Amino acid sequence: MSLDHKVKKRLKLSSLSSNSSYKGRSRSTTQRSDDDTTNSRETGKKTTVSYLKKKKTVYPNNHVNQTPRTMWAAPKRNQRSASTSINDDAATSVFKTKSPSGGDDDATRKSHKKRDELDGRRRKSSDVPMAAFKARKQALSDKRGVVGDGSDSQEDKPRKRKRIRLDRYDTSNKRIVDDDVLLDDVHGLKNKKDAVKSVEMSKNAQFRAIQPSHSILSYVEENLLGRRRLIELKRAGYNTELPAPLDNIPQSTSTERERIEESVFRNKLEFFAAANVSSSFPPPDVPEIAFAGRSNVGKSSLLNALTRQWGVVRTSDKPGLTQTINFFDLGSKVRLVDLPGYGFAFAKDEVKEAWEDLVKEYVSTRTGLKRVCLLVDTKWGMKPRDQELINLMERSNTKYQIVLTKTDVVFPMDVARRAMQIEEKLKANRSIVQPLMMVSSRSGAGIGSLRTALARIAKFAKF
Ligand SMILES: Nc1nc2c(ncn2[C@@H]2O[C@H](COP(=O)(O)OP(=O)(O)OP(=O)(O)O)[C@@H](O)[C@H]2O)c(=O)[nH]1
Ligand SMILES: [Mg+2]
Repeated sequence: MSLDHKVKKRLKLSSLSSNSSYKGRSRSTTQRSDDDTTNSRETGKKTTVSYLKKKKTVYPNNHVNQTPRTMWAAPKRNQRSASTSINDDAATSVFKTKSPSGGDDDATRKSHKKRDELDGRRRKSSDVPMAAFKARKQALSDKRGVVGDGSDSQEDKPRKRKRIRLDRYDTSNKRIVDDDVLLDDVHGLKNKKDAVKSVEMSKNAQFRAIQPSHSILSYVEENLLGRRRLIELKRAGYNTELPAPLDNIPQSTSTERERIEESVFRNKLEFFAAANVSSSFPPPDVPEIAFAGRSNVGKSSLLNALTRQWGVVRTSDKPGLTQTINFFDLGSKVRLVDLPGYGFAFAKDEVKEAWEDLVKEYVSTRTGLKRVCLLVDTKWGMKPRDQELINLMERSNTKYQIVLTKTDVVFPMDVARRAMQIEEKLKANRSIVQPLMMVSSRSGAGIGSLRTALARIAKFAKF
C-alpha cells in the first residue's frame, strides 16, 4: 500500500470518528452548551430545570458508571458529576466573578444564593459528600429513635438536647428496664438460662447429697461397676483385650445353680419377627422378656452382651436405629424382644409417637410377656417418659425391672447414688421386680447377675 493511500485512509477514518463522536454527544452537549451560554435569567432557569429532569430520568443512580461512552469523550471539565455540573451557568459565573485578588465578592455570594434558590435542598444535599451526609442522617435518626430517613426540614431546625421521657408502660424501651417484671429479650433469655441452670444445679446438688446404702456400695465395688482404670481390671485378673472383659468370670467363681441358669443364654440368638403394628405380633407361645427404654440407652447392645453374640442385634450410636418391635428366639425356651426407643430418636414427631403407642400397646396387652427390663441411662437417670411407661405398667400389672445401663461412663459412687435415687423413688410401686440391676455392655460389669435373674423366667415360666 502506498504512503499516499495510507494517509488518505487515516484522514477518512479521523473524519468519520469525529463525526460520530459529535453525533453521539449532540443531544447532551448541544443542550448543555445552550445552558452554559445562555445569559438570560429566564431561559437559564428553564433550560437548567429541563436538563436536571433529563439527567435524573436517564441516570438516576451512579450516573458515572451508566454514562454513555460519548460522555467519557467529553473534556475533563465536563466529566464532573451531575451534581456539580447541573448548574454550570452558576458555576461559570462563580468562576468568572472571582476577582484576580482571590477574595469572594458580592457577585459570588449572589450566585451562591441564586444557586440555592434554584435547587433548594437537592442542591445542598448534593454538595455534601454522600458518605458524610448519610452518616449525619443516620446519627440524627439514631438520636431521635426514628427508623428510616427523617425529613430534611427537621434537619434544618436547631437541634435541642431533648430530655428522655421514661414511659414505664413502654415495653419497647429496653434499656430502661430495671425490675424483674419487665425484661428485655436479652435479659429474659439470660434469666431463663440462669433459672434453668440453677434448677439443674440444684438437681445436681441434690444428686450429690444422696447417701447410698452400704449394700449398694458394696455391690458396686464387688462387681467393679462404674468407671474403672484398665490397670485395676488387669490387677483383678480380667483380660481387657476381650469384649466385655468383666463378663468373663472364671467358671469356678459362679455357683452350680447359676451356671445351669445361665446356660439358657448360651443358646443361639436368632431373629424371629419384626412388627410395626400390633396385628403383626407373632403368636405368644414362648415366654418373652422385653427391653424398653429411651433411644440410645443401650437396649440392643444389652441383648448382644447377655447372649455374648455380638452383632446379631444391630446397634448404633445414632438414636432411633431400632424402629420396629424385633423378636429374637433364644433357643426354644425364651424370646427376647428389642423395643424401639422412645423420647430422643432422630425421627419425625409423628413417627416417634407411633413407636411410643406401639410400645405402650405391647407392654400393656401382650399375653406372653413375662418381664420388661426398663433400661435407664446411669448418667441421666429417669426421665418423664420412663415414668409414663412405669405408670402404664403399674396400671396393666406388667412386671418390670429397672436396669441401669452404661455404668462404665460414670464414677462408681454415682452409680450407687443413681441406684439409690431410683429405688427410693419407686419403692412404693407394686409391679416392680427387685433388685435394681446395674450393667455395662461395654465392660461386662453386672451382665452375669442380670443373666441369672432373667434365666429364672425361662426356667419357671408356665404356659
Ligand atoms: N459406654 C457404653 N456405651 C454403650 C453401652 N451400651 C451401649 N452403648 C453404646 O450406646 C449406643 C447405643 O446403643 P444401642 O444398643 O443401639 O441403643 P438402643 O437403646 O438400642 O437405641 P435405639 O435402637 O435407638 O433405641 C451405641 O453406640 C453403643 O455402643 C455401655 O454399656 N457403655
Ligand atoms: Mg436398638
